[in-house]
Amino acid sequence: MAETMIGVIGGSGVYDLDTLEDRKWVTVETPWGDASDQLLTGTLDGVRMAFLPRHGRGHRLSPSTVPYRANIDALKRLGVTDVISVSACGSFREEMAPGDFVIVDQFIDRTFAREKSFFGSGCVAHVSLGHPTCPRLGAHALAAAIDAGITVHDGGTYLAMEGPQFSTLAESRMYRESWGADVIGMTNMPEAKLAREAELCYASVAMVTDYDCWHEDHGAVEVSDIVKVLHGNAEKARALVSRLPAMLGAVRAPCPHGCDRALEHAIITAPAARDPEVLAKLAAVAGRVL
Ligand SMILES: CSC[C@H]1O[C@H](OP(=O)(O)O)[C@H](O)[C@@H]1O
Ligand SMILES: Nc1ncnc2[nH]cnc12
Repeated sequence: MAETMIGVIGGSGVYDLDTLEDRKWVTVETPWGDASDQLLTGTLDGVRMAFLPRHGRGHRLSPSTVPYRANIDALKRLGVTDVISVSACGSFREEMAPGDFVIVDQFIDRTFAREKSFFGSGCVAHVSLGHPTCPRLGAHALAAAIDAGITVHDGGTYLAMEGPQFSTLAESRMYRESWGADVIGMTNMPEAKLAREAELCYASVAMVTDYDCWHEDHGAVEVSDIVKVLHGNAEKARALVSRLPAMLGAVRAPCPHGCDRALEHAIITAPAARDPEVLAKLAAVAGRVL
């Protein structure tokens, strides 16, 4: 049995986790460059935790410049086993209203200007992504949200767009009516893909801030609309996250869905053909199988 360590990636409006005990901001060096910020380490209910503000404290980084690989590598390097991502999002569903939370279980990746894999020339790997989030961790997040009195939707498809501009009306309608997306944001991809490559359980809690631009009773979304809802959402996110350590417990059974063994059959490059320099960079995320 391994020791649980929960990693929390805080999105827009979530730049600290003040409920942590023994708090310490630490710098973690990675072969993929600097993470978005220092990571806040600590414990809660006897479980080790690490918190990382995705856009950095002060929201310095745009969705396209968030160093997704460094962030996931840094979490893995600290010993994180389970990652909870909390993110602001627009809603394509009347019933998913601003202030509601959605436990995301599918993604459509429309991002195009980001590094999306730890692997490549010198060590090629293809992980499965049919079920891109961890059902065990997602179920805990759902239970924590219900316990915290949050209106929460169990399951939803998150469309990840490049941004930073919001969508056009034609795009918004297409994502909602033809593609079946439920919520939209700019950051969960490639984050979820990289978490899978790093054999981390990953669950995404999307916090609805707006109806994007499709809803006839609401104007096209503006950042000022989002900020109005962000503060309340951030408080709820802290309540949700603070309930997770007691639910997960300090002792961790292997993931029944295999997230922590995702690389078992994923690397296709023959051992003799692998580039030692590439392997050195992969030490934290893939060392278990290299
Ligand atoms: C501040 S509005 C747009 C911004 O908010 C979301 O960020 P995050 O997913 O980190 O909460 C969205 O994806 C955009 O980056
Ligand atoms: N409507 C929207 N589109 C993309 N990202 C968002 N983040 C919050 N609301 C959003």
